[in-house]
Amino acid sequence: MTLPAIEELRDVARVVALPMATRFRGVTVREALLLHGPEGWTEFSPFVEYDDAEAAAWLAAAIDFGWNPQPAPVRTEIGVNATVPAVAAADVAAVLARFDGCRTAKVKVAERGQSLSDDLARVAAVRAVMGPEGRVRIDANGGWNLDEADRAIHALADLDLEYVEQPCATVDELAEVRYRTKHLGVPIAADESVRKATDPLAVARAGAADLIIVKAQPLGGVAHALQIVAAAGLPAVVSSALDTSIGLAMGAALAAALPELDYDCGLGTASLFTMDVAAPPLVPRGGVLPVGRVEPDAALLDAAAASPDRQAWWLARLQRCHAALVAHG
Ligand SMILES: O=C(O)CCC(=O)c1ccccc1C(=O)O
Ligand SMILES: [Mg+2]
Repeated sequence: MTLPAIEELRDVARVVALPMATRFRGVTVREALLLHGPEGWTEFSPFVEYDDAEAAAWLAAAIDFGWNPQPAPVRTEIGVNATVPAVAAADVAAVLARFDGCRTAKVKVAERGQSLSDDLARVAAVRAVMGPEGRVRIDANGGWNLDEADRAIHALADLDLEYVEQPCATVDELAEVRYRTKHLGVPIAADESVRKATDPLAVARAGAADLIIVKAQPLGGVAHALQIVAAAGLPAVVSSALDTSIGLAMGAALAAALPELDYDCGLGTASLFTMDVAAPPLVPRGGVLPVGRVEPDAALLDAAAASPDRQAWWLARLQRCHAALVAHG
């Protein structure tokens, strides 16, 4: 890919700040830099604490989606899960009500400062709302050590879990948890061990997971994520990074191009925002998202515009990450 010049990127950049209905991974306002490329709108939104080396892969993905034609879709809509942040059990029903028609829910667990009883209460509340036919998966974001994961999965398995995402931080721990909990029949999914690893295939090679989570931005774009899934040889679930509707369309393009897709994807997260850049936003209806390019609404782009100092911060980050991509070819 020939990289567009930094001046070209700056000319087509818009920085937005979207308020969230519920605090999620410590975030109450999600910031993103959107770019209008020749192939359509695209998104650069690494979390603010990520360093430039990590964020550069997100920029490669953004440029790929905005400047290059994308792999052909093999499906026209994507089933998605509701995403439940680490809220109190009493607030679960209100969160789930934001997701229209989703038959799968993903629940955050192992939140710092909370206990296993908080997780049990939250997941039980989700199971109660979803009913016995609903699918319930959990995501610990690597927050448990081995014994905590072992104990928690044993305790939560009674609630009939579809899978456990990243119960522990390392590949070795994932392999050990998978071994210790195998008799429970709860599959282990790897997320951070794919998207934040120097080698995204190490977890598959180690036999440490039953499936992998793939995200288009951190993995450098749709085409690169497809290569990783093919090389891993494991079932994949496409998830968002709490993207705006523009970045979610990139995730939907990845999900649409996967040869096999047996799970609902984590692409319903626009439902966690109180405002988005597209009208209508790319939120699930009847539990699915349509596949296709999303255009922002001009008035919403203005209404969501970040403050001048945050715009300057994002444009400086864009410049540094662009320089990193130029340097690495
Ligand atoms: O997968 C989902 O349901 C939503 C996306 C999600 O959970 C997420 C969003 C932002 C950062 C990390 C994660 C994660 O999967 O760990
Ligand atoms: Mg995850």
